[in-house]
Amino acid sequence: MSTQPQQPILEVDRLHHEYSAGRPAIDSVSFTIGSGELVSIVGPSGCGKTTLMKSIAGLMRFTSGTVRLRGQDVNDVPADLAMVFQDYGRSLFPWMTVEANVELPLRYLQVSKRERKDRTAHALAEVGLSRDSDKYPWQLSGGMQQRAAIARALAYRPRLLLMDEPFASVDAQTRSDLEDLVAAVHRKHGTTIMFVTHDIDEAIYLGDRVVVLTGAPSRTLKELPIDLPADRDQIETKATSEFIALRSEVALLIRQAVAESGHRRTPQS
Ligand SMILES: Nc1ncnc2c1ncn2[C@@H]1O[C@H](COP(=O)(O)OP(=O)(O)OP(=O)(O)O)[C@@H](O)[C@H]1O
Repeated sequence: MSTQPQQPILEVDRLHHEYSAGRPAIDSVSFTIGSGELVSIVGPSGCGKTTLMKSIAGLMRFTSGTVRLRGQDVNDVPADLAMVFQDYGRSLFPWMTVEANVELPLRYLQVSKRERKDRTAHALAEVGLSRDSDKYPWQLSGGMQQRAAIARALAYRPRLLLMDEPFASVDAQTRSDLEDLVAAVHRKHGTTIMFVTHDIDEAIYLGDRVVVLTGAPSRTLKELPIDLPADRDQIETKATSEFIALRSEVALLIRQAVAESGHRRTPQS
């Protein structure tokens, strides 16, 4: 696994945002994501992770600093970016089948109907939903809806996939399964992923690197390379001394960040 990005897809430089003048939500956040990397972003509650995500996705204009995707300043929603949100209940259209939901963004690309169908079928197979393609989102469990949202992102083949606490609303077993799905997709396709999470174990388990943010207004506190073998296992990897040491290091950094910012709420560890 890479420790330093060779060829940045995403460059965030001294990003600063104030929703109201003089009250920054983000102080100064800088990091890069190299091609094919999965970078986890972790920090205390309310530190500005969603603001950061929206700034990168071109969904809001930040106060100062730069965000570059493949060398281009982000001023609008980039075409080659996909997002998976926590709120799966609102990310799929309830009146469309799973297949139609997955295929929808492909209609905005210059690809033939046949390729749209092929990409959709492959993506659904990859997330284990081939047999549910004609169901509606409300006929699926939360975990299955999140699989459908991941399939939609996969079929689109984005240069950068942004995942904003995607598994925060599903049960523990489903969460583990979905984490392994993301890890498998990342390994197989080399998809570049920015993964925002409150969960320290999840950040380390999935990440090639972990970027730790301070409490609000956030700054980049530290970047940690995750030198664990690429093939990871929920039980065995988390029992290794390397994983346990990383978990302690990140937890201590978060505690330091919370203490510095005076925040009371802490992420799960
Ligand atoms: N639209 C808004 N208008 C004003 N203030 C906002 C707005 N959105 C967020 N904030 C403030 O900016 C700060 C950062 O919020 P943000 O949602 O980005 O943090 P977060 O790290 O994603 O939070 P959480 O961990 O609770 O999900 C918070 O103090 C929040 O109250």
